[in-house]
Amino acid sequence: MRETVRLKNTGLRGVTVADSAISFIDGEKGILIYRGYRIEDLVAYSTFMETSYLLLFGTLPTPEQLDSFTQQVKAMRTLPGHVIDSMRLWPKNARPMDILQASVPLLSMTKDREEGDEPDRRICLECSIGLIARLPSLVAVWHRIRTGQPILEPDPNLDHAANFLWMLQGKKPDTATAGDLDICLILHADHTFNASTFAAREVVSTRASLYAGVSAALGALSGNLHGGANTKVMEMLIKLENEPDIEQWVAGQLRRGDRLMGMGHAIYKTGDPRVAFLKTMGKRLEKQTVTKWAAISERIEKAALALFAEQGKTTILPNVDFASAPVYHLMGIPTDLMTPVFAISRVAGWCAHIIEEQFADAQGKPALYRPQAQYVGEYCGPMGCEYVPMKTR
Ligand SMILES: CC(=O)SCCNC(=O)CCNC(=O)[C@H](O)C(C)(C)COP(=O)(O)OP(=O)(O)OC[C@H]1O[C@@H](n2cnc3c(N)ncnc32)[C@H](O)[C@@H]1OP(=O)(O)O
Ligand SMILES: O=C([O-])CC(=O)C(=O)O
Repeated sequence: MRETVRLKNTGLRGVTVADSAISFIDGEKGILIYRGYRIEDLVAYSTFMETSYLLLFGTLPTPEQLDSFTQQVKAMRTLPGHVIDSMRLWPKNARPMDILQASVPLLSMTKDREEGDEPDRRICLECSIGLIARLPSLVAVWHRIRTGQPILEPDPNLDHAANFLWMLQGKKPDTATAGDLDICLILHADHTFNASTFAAREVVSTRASLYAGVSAALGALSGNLHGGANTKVMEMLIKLENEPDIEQWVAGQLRRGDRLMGMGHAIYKTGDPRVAFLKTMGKRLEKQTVTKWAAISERIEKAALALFAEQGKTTILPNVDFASAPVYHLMGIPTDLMTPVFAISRVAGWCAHIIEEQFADAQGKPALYRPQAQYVGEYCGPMGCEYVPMKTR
């Protein structure tokens, strides 16, 4: 008789697994800090290039350091030929996050990869700069290939966000749109030990390469409970565009036990500080069109919060993915590229965490992550199953 055991998984909630000097979240007060700087100040005064430097190097750059960093990123935007050749062979309907995850290891097959068995901090930093430069190119080039459009060369006169939109859309964006995307990139750049960052750190703790870590992080980010939620939010908004009874739809979704995408957060319990920036941005962008996404989002949010409150779940509130999806849509970013755009930003945080993990102690050696599981023997008790030969089963 098979015994059925209910498997528990705490998702490591509340467990501190390492020290980190990269970011800080107060989930009760809704505070997010990168390297000591509040996200509000970074949005107001910084750029994604400067924020990436801050995350990687730990301090704000001098003008000369920022200029040199920006020039290095610009110089590395072009993709190696073998990556583009490979992409041309891949199925055009592949999921963009799979394409990204498959492409990152291909970037390590060039001279900028880490050499030797032991990681070298200088080389890891160079590789990180290369990944920050090339992730946007991977997304844009893949989109051009899959839609049968010519691949566009990066434009050294354009800043990071503007160049991405140019390579993706073949049209130079206006300053305001490029600036808004740059702010989105700042807002998504790091978030302590979220699932994808933890995946990256876990992988490199085995002394696997930075590319292996980023590739793993991309896999983790693609999931609907994590970065994949922004794509699902946009699909929901489009589905509800002509739905007269949005409140009824939301109620049905929750009654069936389905999760409402873009709602809830593992850490923020009183609100996600990034949401207000994105909502304001979305409303501003929408003024140029016929306003609808903000209104639909508000109805979904209002209906959901009322129903969550009835269940006593007052901590389930809109998260960054709820608010970013309409913003990206209004920028002309295809729905299935919304999670890749998240990755273009988060790669800065991943690389900072990977480097922190790789050089975790004075010897520069990471502690291998190796947690334990409670063995519960799902089918026949924890021990003592009798092996039955195949022909007698
Ligand atoms: C960039 C990011 O990764 S932000 C998160 C993006 N993900 C999403 O938007 C997906 C939807 N949200 C969720 O699935 C969750 O809120 C998570 C995974 C993000 C965080 O969840 P946690 O706070 O750790 O809570 P957990 O998953 O344990 O859920 C607690 C309870 O709230 C419910 N709940 C949480 N979020 C939602 C939601 N969005 N819709 C419906 N119910 C929800 C759960 O079903 C659970 O109910 P139960 O106790 O009756 O079983
Ligand atoms: O921190 C998390 O759990 C999810 C995440 O990456 C984010 O909100 O940016």
